[in-house]
Amino acid sequence: MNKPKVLISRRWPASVEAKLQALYDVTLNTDDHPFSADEFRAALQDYDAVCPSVCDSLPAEVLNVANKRCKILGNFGVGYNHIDIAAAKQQGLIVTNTPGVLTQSTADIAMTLLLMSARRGAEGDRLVRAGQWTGWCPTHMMSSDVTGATLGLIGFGRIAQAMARKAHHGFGMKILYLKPSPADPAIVDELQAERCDTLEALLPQCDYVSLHCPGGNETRHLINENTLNLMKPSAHLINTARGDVVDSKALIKALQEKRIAGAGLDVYEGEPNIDPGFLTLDNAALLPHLGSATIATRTAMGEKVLANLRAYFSGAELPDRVV
Ligand SMILES: O=CC(=O)O
Repeated sequence: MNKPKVLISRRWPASVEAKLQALYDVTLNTDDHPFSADEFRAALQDYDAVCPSVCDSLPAEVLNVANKRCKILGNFGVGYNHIDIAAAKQQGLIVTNTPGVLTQSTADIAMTLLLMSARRGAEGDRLVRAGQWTGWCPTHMMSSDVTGATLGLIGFGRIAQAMARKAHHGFGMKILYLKPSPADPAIVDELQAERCDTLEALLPQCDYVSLHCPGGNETRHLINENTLNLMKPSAHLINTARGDVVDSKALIKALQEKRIAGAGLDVYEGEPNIDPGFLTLDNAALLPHLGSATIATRTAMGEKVLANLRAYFSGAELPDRVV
């Protein structure tokens, strides 16, 4: 019997690509270029499984292609707001994702950005590289304390809870969270975490606000001019969730006018095309969507996609089925 035809849209860690190649008739994107809509349409007609990444865009007009061979989209990533899930369902396409394995590495990046923003890490690095450091001085680059400060988490899923543990146990931070329903009493008790019902209740209390909600229509521009105005002028905003949760123009203006103290960002509206307004801000620490980018995590993400493909092609239950 012919092996199933599988396409992966970007390069994956070599060890996972090799495992895929041993099992399936795999096509690699050898030069690792971002696929166009037409390349995805052709892939859906030619392959049994297509494996996109979080950087790809799969709206209804791509998924609704005629003469589809593809039955499963094995997404490399936990977030799936780049795939029109309703259209996928309507087209009978299965979608899987990679939850769990990137929790710690993404929470580590959120904590990294919190520390960089609080302690002016990116700004200090730029100053040293520019040859502008004139020596230690009692009032040079004074910044904000992290230890003992209050951290507000928007969303309280796996990644937010991992960050809350690091912040509370490692840095003695007080934890507030916003979530429609109360969290598991065990974690609330462990972290002495307090739930807020609304952004209006949470934002004015926080020294640091970290975003951990999914992207998409429901959370688009949740952080906007009005909600930014509820934050303390000394507060910092951290985003490792999705760029469109924040209105970029409003955030740039708030940072320019020092209505908040700083921001640490890993994700951007329209990334990788970052609003140029961010690039001139000293009070923004900017990373290129590195949340899950450790060797071990990216390998584990590939293994997760592989586990879902194996389950699908052997008729077993899918471990990480989204739809
Ligand atoms: O952003 C990365 C992911 O959703 O896995």
